[in-house]
This record gives sequence, C-alpha cells and structure tokens, in this order.
Amino acid sequence: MHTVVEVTTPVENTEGVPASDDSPELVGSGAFSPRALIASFPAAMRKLTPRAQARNPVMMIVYVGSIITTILAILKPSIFAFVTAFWLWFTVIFANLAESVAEGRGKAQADSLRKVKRDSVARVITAGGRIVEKPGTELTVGDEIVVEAGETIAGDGDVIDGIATVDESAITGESAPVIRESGGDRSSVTGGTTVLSDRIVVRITSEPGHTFVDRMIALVEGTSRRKTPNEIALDILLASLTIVFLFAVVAIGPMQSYAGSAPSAIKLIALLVCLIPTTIGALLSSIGIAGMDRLVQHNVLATSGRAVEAAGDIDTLLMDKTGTITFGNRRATEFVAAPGVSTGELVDAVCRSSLADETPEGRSIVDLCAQDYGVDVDALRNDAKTAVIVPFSAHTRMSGMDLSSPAGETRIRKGAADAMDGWIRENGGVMPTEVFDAVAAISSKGATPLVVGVQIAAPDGTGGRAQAYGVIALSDVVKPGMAARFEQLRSMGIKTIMVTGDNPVTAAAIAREAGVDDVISQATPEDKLEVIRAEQAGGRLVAMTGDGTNDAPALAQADVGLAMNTGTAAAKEAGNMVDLDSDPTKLIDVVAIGKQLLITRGALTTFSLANDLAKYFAILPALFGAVYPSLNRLNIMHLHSAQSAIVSAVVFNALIIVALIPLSLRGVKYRPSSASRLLGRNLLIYGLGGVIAPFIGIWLIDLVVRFLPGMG
Ligand SMILES: Nc1ncnc2c1ncn2[C@@H]1O[C@H](COP(=O)(O)OP(=O)(O)OP(=O)(O)O)[C@@H](O)[C@H]1O
Ligand SMILES: [K+]
Ligand SMILES: [Mg+2]
Repeated sequence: MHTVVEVTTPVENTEGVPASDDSPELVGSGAFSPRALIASFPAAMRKLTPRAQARNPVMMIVYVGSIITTILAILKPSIFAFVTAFWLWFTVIFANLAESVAEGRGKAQADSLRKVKRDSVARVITAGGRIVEKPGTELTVGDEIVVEAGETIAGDGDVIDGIATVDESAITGESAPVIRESGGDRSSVTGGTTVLSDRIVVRITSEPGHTFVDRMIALVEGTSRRKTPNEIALDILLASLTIVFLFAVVAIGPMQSYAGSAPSAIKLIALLVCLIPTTIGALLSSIGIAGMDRLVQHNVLATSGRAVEAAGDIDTLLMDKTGTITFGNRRATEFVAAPGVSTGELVDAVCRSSLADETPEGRSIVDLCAQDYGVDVDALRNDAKTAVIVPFSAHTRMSGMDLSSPAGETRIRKGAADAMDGWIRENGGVMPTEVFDAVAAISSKGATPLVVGVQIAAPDGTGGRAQAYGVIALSDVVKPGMAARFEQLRSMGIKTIMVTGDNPVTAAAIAREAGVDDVISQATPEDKLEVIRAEQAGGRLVAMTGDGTNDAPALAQADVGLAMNTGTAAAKEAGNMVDLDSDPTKLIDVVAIGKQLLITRGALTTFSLANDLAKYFAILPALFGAVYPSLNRLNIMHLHSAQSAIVSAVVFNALIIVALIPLSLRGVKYRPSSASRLLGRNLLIYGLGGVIAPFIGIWLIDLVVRFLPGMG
C-alpha cells in the first residue's frame, strides 16, 4: 500500500464567499425618502378604482364612506361636510400611497433588469448539426445554443458541453467571474449574463417570457405578489372587527334619536372610519412588499411571500455539503493503489472509469491522469468506442463503463466506498483492509474518496472476480466564515444539519470544520426528502439549502427552499428562494428578515387596534356630551365641539397612516431575543403608544380645526 503522488492544489474559486452586509449594486433605493411619497402619488390615485379597493376590505369601507359623504356634502353643503369628505378621501389615498411607495422601490431595479433583457441573437444547433441564428426571445425549452467568449447568453439553461467563465454581474451585482461547466451542480446559466472565455453549449430550460430575469422583474415590481395565508387570516380578522364596528355605529343612530337628537349620517360614517382598523388595513400590503424587497437587497430572490414568513419561524436548517458548505469544486488530487496493483494498472483503470463520466469530478480525474501520468487519453477513448457507459447516479453513487473484447467483458467502476464495497462483494471479490484504510485516511482530511474496482471476465466466460484497484481522493474546500455564521444560527435557536451523499468520515470532517450541529451521511435524494418530512412531522419548520438536482425534491418539500445560484436549473426551480451569492449562511439574513416582517406586522396591528380604541374614548364625550351629560366627565381634552372633534379624529386617522409608512417599509428593528420578551416589549411600545397617540394628536389638531368656520 503506497501513496502514488499528490498533485494539483484546489483551484481558487470566488463563488460562495459570504456576502458582506453592504450588498451589491442591484439594491433598490433602500431607505425611505419623502420624495418617494410625492413620486408615488399618481400611482396612488390610479388605485382609486372599486376593483383595486375591493382587495382590501377595511379600506373598501372607507372608500364607500367617502363616496356617500361626498354625495351628502353636495346635497346639503356645509364646511363640516366638505372637510370631512375631503379627509376621508385622503385616508383612502394615503393607504394607496403606502402600497405604491412600497411597489415603487422595485421600479428602478426592474428598469435595470429590463436592460439585461435587451435583444440578443442566439446561435441554435439544428437537428442536422447546422447552426442557425434565432432571436433570443424566440428560444424554447430544449433548444441547444452555442455561446462563445464575449457573447451574451440568450436564455436560461444548463451547460451540456464545455466549461467557461461567466460574468454574472448583470444579475448578481458581483463582478468576479464564475465558472460554469457541464455535468455537475454548477451547470446552470442565466440569460443576460456574458461568457468571458471559452465556448459552451447550453440547453435552454425556460420558455420565452418566463425566464429568470422575467421572474426577477415581476418579483421586484410586485406584480406576481399574492396574499400569504397569514395576511389572509389577518384580513379576515380585520374585516370581522369592521363588521362589529359597523353594527355598533349603525346602532348609535336610533339610540341618539331616542335621546332626542337627530343622527347625522356624516358623523356616523366618520366615527366608523375612526373605529375600524384603517392603520393596519392601509399598511398591511406595504409591510409584505417591503419584506420581499429587503430580501432582494440581500441578493435573495423569494418567489413566495409565504416562504418569507415561514423563514421567520425556522427551527431546522438542512444543507448539502458539496457546493453549499464547500465550494463544490471537487478535483482529483491523489491516487492510492491497492496492494498488488501497480501504478500503471491503477491509473489505467482510473482513467477508463472516468472517460465517459461527464461530471466535473470525472473530468478532473481524466485531467490528472493525462497531466501527471502521461496517459494517452485519446487512445483510451478510441478503445472505449464500443463500451457501454454507466453514468454517475446519485442513487448508486457509482459510475464507470463496460468494455467488451474477444476475451469477454471488463467492467470498471468507481464510486463511494460503501457502494463499491457492495459491488465488489456482489461480484465475488473482497475489498482489502488497506483500501479501507486509504478511504479512512482521505476521508479524515475532509476529502471525498472514490474506490476504483475492476471485474475482468474469467477464461470460462463467466464474470470473474471483482477487485479493488485503489482509491481516488477528491479535494474540496469549505467556504470561509462558515463556523461563525453557524454559531449565529445556533444563537437564533436554529439547528443545522448537513445531509450529504458522501461517507460518514468525510462528512464528519467537513461538519467539524464548518461547525454544523448534526450530520447525515450516505444520503440519497429520497433520504434528504425523508429527513425534511420527519422534521416537519415533529411540528418543526424546515429550511433547506442545496445546489444539486439531487437536492431538488428536498428543496421543494422544505418550508423555505433556498437554492444556490451556482446550482442546477432543477434546484433553482424547486426552491422558493434563490441566493444570488450562493451563500448558505444567507439564511441568517433570511430568517432575520422573516422575523422582522412578522414583528412589524404584529406591532402595527397592535398599534392600530389600540389607536382605534383610544380614538373612540377620545371623541365620544365630545360627540355625545350634549345628549348624555355624564360623558362630559370623560372629556379630558376639552375638544372645541362635536364637529371639530370628528374632523380632528378623521384628520388624525388619515395622517397616522402617512406617519407610519416609513416604519412599515423599514420594519421594526429586530434583535435576536426570546419571542416572549419581544412580544412584551412590542405590546408596551406599540400598545401603549397606540393608546396615547390619538389623545395628543387629536387634541393638537383640534386646536387648529376649531378656527375653521362652521365648527360650532
Ligand atoms: N462522478 C462520480 N463517479 C462516481 N462516484 C461519484 C461521482 N461523484 C460523486 N460520487 C460519489 O457519490 C457520492 C454522492 O455524490 P452526490 O454528488 O450525489 O452527493 P450529494 O448528495 O450531492 O452530497 P453533497 O453534495 O453534500 O456532497 C459522493 O460522495 C461520491 O462518493
Ligand atoms: K381607524
Ligand atoms: Mg450536492
């Protein structure tokens, strides 16, 4: 048993380096500016249609109230009637404004993405092998296009031939070029990116109009936004409260006329608008849009708002190893021969086992054979012309080929040690302990061992005994900064599990270096899926990050499926988020943004309800003091008159929406802390604040409003 040699060092790779907080260019205007309010005004006015308003039950009531009040004001004009109608309309417009401002923040970004989509011409390979030109907008799924250095890739797809460096800055904002190659988990390319070197053949995976960039544009513009289940639940709650208040206010009319004073429809409408939860009703959708937008600013594209909310409550994070925790740039670095096998025999078998292996690992093995052992690859290829190729599969975790010769069939395989152990046993052989030792030695360094086995036909034509020839070491590098970031996840109460197809020793070595909590090794795609199902069955919310086609089922099953942008098209399709920086620990930011979204919504709901209740007590004495004198004792603000109290309350109710737009967009500050502590703190700030604010606000507004004519 001896080490043949150690060669190539792992190639430097710029992908997957954890992004710093001050993220790339693709960031929209993050901060809120008062100018945005004015700029969004026309869009807010366009939302004044019954159809647009019907999406929001609470604001629909205000909309109808505004119309009725306006008609009443025209029929029986008074300053009070007109001022009230005017401010009711402002309430509706301010609510629209909140949504428009949130939507407007993606506009600039959508415009820059549209530039990425500029016309391009693709060179399509026809069935006959000729090359014809076709506009990029007419590419369909399955088209195979050739792209060479300097050209823009005309559509999304998987590289099926070649390797190239690609400038993805148009999409990711990251200027360092990335490597895209056929066969492995780094095969997907995005339309609009540019090939910098070499030539690749790309098989198109998306229909025109449904490309990655199209989806990004729809996302940042909010056109594809649908209400999340949580939002719908809150909508129903708010609508129910609205109905309760509606009945309460309608009942006031007869009560008041019983007490001998005629009810005024305008006053009742104004009272109703003040009581129903207009603040949260107005801000609900902008909170959701802002959450998605914040993710985009972190270079994460979420296709579902539901996933963003789920991220706020994640308990478990599953990650695959290669390409997620490590750079995924696995290269052959070492061959170790089994006892009794010469270097020449080993290298020959190793090279043959990988001739038809189109994975990056397979190609790196052939490269090492050619460069360091002078193997004549072309001659071997010629030899293998009639061979039956056994492609790598994540299920068997083996690859190889069957060569036939007059003497019989020779089968060559390489793969994970346990899989190869099984194959050798099945075929009458035994794996020597020295090979197991070599596997253990390679694994303990965190490298991936592949055992090579050969079965040469016996003279009698039967299969012959399979024999282990040796071990290949595939080296990979853990992305920097993982351990500290996983520690942070731990402090957020999230358990990290690495699930890998690799062997337990390699898995444990990488897990130790990366600092994950738990490891599951030798996992098939189904196993990954099962782990997630089991966690979910235990009532936990699960996030999965991965990059491979074999991760796709798990990415689809997870509550949050964060695909690496470096990964395959299948992985990116299956997940509900894509991280353009291919950094699995980005989940920390995703969780924080999800939590912030939930907290902001909770805080503003608390504020809104407290506010409405306080408004009720603030204006009640002024309204009914004349009818029920005992109420006057509650009249602590000494509002000028019933009219001025009503107008002041309506004005306050409208202005508070505008005042809270920045908070709804920026979000309530989130610091890692226990859920109950957060809840307590927010109840105090937003509950108490919601009670006090109307008293001060209405009192101040009344000081001005009382000077209007007709305020009694
Ligand atoms: N080209 C190949 N030929 C033969 N065996 C391979 C090849 N590539 C990988 N293997 C073996 O199959 C195992 C599973 O590989 P796969 O890429 O499916 O892992 P995975 O589940 O994606 O895990 P991870 O990405 O976390 O390493 C590898 O650990 C390796 O032992
Ligand atoms: K209200
Ligand atoms: Mg993988």
